[in-house]
Amino acid sequence: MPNLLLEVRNIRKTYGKKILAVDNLSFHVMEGEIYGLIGPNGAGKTTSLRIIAGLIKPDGGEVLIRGVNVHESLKNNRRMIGYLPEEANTYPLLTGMEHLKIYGGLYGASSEDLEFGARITGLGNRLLMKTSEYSHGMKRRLLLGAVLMTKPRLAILDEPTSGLDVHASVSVRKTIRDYVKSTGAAAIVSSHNMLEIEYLCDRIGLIFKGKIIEEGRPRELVEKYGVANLEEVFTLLVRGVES
Ligand SMILES: Nc1ncnc2c1ncn2[C@@H]1O[C@H](COP(=O)(O)OP(=O)(O)OP(=O)(O)O)[C@@H](O)[C@H]1O
Repeated sequence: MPNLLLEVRNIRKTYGKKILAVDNLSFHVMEGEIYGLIGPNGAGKTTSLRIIAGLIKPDGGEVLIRGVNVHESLKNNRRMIGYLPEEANTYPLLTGMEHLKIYGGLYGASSEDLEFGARITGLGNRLLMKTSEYSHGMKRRLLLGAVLMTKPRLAILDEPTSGLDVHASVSVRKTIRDYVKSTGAAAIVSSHNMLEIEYLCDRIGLIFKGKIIEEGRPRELVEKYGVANLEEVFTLLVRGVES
């Protein structure tokens, strides 16, 4: 039986007086599971992920990793969480390998961890090039390798395939899946590309206006609503919420 890793309980976040970005959002993730947080632009995905990563405090609710509150134990987070922000970039004058070494140094990575990180970037000798010469897809793979290198129990990946072509997206999805299934860790992946997430995630939460409006296994949701894919599930549900 897999163990419960993450519990998100009724988190809420308002920006200023008017923007309710996250509205009483709750879900859980088991070890060995890939959970997809899917929704349109502005639905509250990034804000939720930043709260779960311990980077911003919610106005209400709590986030527990193995029962420990992430906003009360930053040291624990460092050991447990790897976070890939949507907007992450690289230092152009450093090589890919130098990035891995610096990031690994911050997390006390061993030489085996570095080798693991280098391997999962899939960049081979191109790790010796300065990242100013990298394509967007190469940078994204490098950053993903850096995040997974220290083998976090929970990898929080905000739009990991954003801006990537089909070939690069397939490869990143495989890296995420292989990582989770080989280590027994868990991942939360956000995206507004529902078709892609349908293939990657074990379970998904559909987020709209800061709330999870439906949750389940992709195939089961598609069957439950009698439609062809998750995009159609989402369209049906949003129509219901707005009418
Ligand atoms: N720092 C901030 N200050 C004020 N408002 C913010 C801030 N960050 C996000 N918001 C607002 O909060 C809401 C949720 O934004 P968030 O970035 O969490 O959504 P998202 O689902 O990740 O969107 P996208 O798919 O476009 O990245 C939006 O209305 C956004 O404008």
